[in-house]
Amino acid sequence: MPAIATTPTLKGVRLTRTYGDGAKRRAALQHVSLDLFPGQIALLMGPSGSGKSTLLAVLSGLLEPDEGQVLADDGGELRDVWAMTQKQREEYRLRTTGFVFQGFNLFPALNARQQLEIVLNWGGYAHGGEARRQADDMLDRLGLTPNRHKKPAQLSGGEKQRVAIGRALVKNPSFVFADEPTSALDWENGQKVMELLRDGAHERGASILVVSHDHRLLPYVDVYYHLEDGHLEERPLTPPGH
Ligand SMILES: Nc1ncnc2c1ncn2[C@@H]1O[C@H](COP(=O)(O)OP(=O)(O)OP(=O)(O)O)[C@@H](O)[C@H]1O
Repeated sequence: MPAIATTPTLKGVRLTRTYGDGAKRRAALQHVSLDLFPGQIALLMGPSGSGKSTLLAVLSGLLEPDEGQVLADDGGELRDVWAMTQKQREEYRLRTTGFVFQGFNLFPALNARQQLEIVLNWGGYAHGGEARRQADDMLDRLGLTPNRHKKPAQLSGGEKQRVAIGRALVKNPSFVFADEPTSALDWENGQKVMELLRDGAHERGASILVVSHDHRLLPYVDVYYHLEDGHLEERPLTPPGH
C-alpha cells in the first residue's frame, strides 16, 4: 500500500444541493464534506437516489452547489472551483480532470488510439507523433495494443471500458471521477477495470473517486464513504468481526 499524501487535493466543504421548488423541494446533499488525496482511490456507495451522482457532479465542477465550497489544488494553490468563471472552470476541468462513465461515452467514429490522441490534442498536452506515442504507451499498459485500430463497435464491453480509462488517465489528471465504471461489465472485466483505476491512483498519483453499488469493489480502494439521504459518513473498509 503506497503512502498517501496528508494534504488533500480536493476538499468538498459543507456541500448542499437541492432540486425542485416549493413543496417539491428536496435536498439531494445536506452539508456534505469530504477530502480527496493524491494517490488515493475512494469508493462512494449508497442506495439509489441517495445523492451519489449529484455529489460527483458537484465535486467535478459540473453542477453548482447551493451552499458550500469545492476547493481544488491547482498548481499548488487551493482554488474555489465554483468561484471561477465558467471559462476558467472549463479550462481547469480540461487540465485536471478525467471522467469514466458507465456507458463508456466513446466517439463512435474513432479507433482506440484516436480516442486517446484527441484528448492529448484538445488539452494541448501533445500533438502529432508525440501524442501517438503517449496513446500507444497507455494502450499497451491497458493490454489493448492488438485493438488499437478498432472502433468502439468492434470492441467488447470490457475493452471499451479500458479505452475509456486510458482516455481518462492519458493526460495524467489530478482527479478522476468514475460513475459506475464496472456496472456494465462481468465481474472478471470489472476486476480488471478496478485494478487499472487503482494503478492510476497508486502509480500516477491521481485522486480517484469511484461511485458504485457493488460491495465487491471494497478490496480495491483505500477509503470508503457511504451516502444516505444526502448525508455522508466514512466507513471502515473491513466490516466489524472480519
Ligand atoms: N435533475 C433533477 N431534478 C430533480 N430531482 C433530481 C434531479 N437529479 C437528481 N434528483 C433527485 O435527487 C436525489 C439524488 O439523486 P442522485 O442521482 O444524485 O442519486 P444517486 O445516489 O446517484 O442514485 P442512483 O444510484 O439511482 O444513480 C434523488 O431523489 C433524485 O430523484
